[in-house]
Amino acid sequence: MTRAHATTPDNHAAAGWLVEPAPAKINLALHVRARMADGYHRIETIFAFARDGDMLAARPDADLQLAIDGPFAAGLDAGADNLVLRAAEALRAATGIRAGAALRLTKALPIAAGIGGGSSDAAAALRLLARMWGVEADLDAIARTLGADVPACLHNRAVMGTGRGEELVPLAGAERLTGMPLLLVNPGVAMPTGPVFRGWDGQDRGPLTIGNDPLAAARAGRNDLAPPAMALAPVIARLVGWLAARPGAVLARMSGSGATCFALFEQVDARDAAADAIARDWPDAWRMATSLA
Ligand SMILES: C[C@@](CO)(OP(=O)(O)O)[C@H](O)COP(=O)(O)OP(=O)(O)OC[C@H]1O[C@@H](n2ccc(N)nc2=O)[C@H](O)[C@@H]1O
Ligand SMILES: Nc1ncnc2c1ncn2[C@@H]1O[C@H](COP(=O)(O)OP(=O)(O)O)[C@@H](O)[C@H]1O
Repeated sequence: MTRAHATTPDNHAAAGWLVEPAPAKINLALHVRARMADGYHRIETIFAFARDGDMLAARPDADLQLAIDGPFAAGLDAGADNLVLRAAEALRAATGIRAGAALRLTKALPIAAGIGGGSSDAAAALRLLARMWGVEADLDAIARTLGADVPACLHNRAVMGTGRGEELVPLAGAERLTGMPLLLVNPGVAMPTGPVFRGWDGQDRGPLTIGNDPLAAARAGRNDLAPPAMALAPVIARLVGWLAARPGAVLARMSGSGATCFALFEQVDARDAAADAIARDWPDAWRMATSLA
């Protein structure tokens, strides 16, 4: 896997494009409570967002079309199934607008990686096109039709998710997370979400208890998708153990359905030392040194 490149809006903005960030999503904790009749799972999760991720740019055009560049462009089709185009079509259907757009996605996040790249791209498309086309719509309602974590990605701020993840509950003390140094590491295994949920053992290990300190709540919590993901890819367990042993790490865990793992730090220097050590100890891993939004 290639390493992350910094994506800046400047090159697109200079050419007259509107730009919208699509940051990485992290599940600081994720409790699976039950399997529902439709096959989906009832979860309780703390969503948080990084300051970096993909970048979406748009300008008016007669047609609706997507081009993809960036380090992970090769792994992704730009056809009608792409979540960016699905979001655009959903917004057109909801509003009746027939406007087009030329869209350019700079894909900096690995795909099927537990950090919601596709969901965040879809949310960015809704925000960006509603702005560019000047249409009013219930973006939350549209987001729900695109994926369980697209509503959280629409707001881009730490929040609690319940239900399938799409019922959002304000997170007391969320602002205390802002600016925390964050390191994301993906060992290079694609992890499709459905099979990981299907590997959950069906045992409810209890609720995610939130007070007014989200970091403390996350540390006391779990990611119930980690055991099934680790069964599919044992490298994840080694990576979490490695991250937890970094000096200054206050929380190390897998995000979402994996395989990306994260570590949170109190200090930037400790994060940067861990990022340097990744290059030494995990030379083939993708990494992103960033902070919480
Ligand atoms: C696990 C999480 C945690 O944030 O993230 P990722 O690992 O995908 O980033 C999300 O719940 C993923 O949300 P999202 O990626 O939008 O899921 P969807 O497209 O709606 O569903 C993909 C598949 O995951 C399973 N799924 C998803 C959500 C849920 N609450 N229960 C499920 O069982 C279903 O098998 C579904 O077919
Ligand atoms: N713009 C997009 N970015 C990433 N994946 C996308 C996109 N559009 C559609 N997909 C599909 O959605 C699936 C999940 O992608 P992604 O959001 O990266 O996973 P995760 O939520 O686990 O990080 C992938 O299998 C991919 O083929």
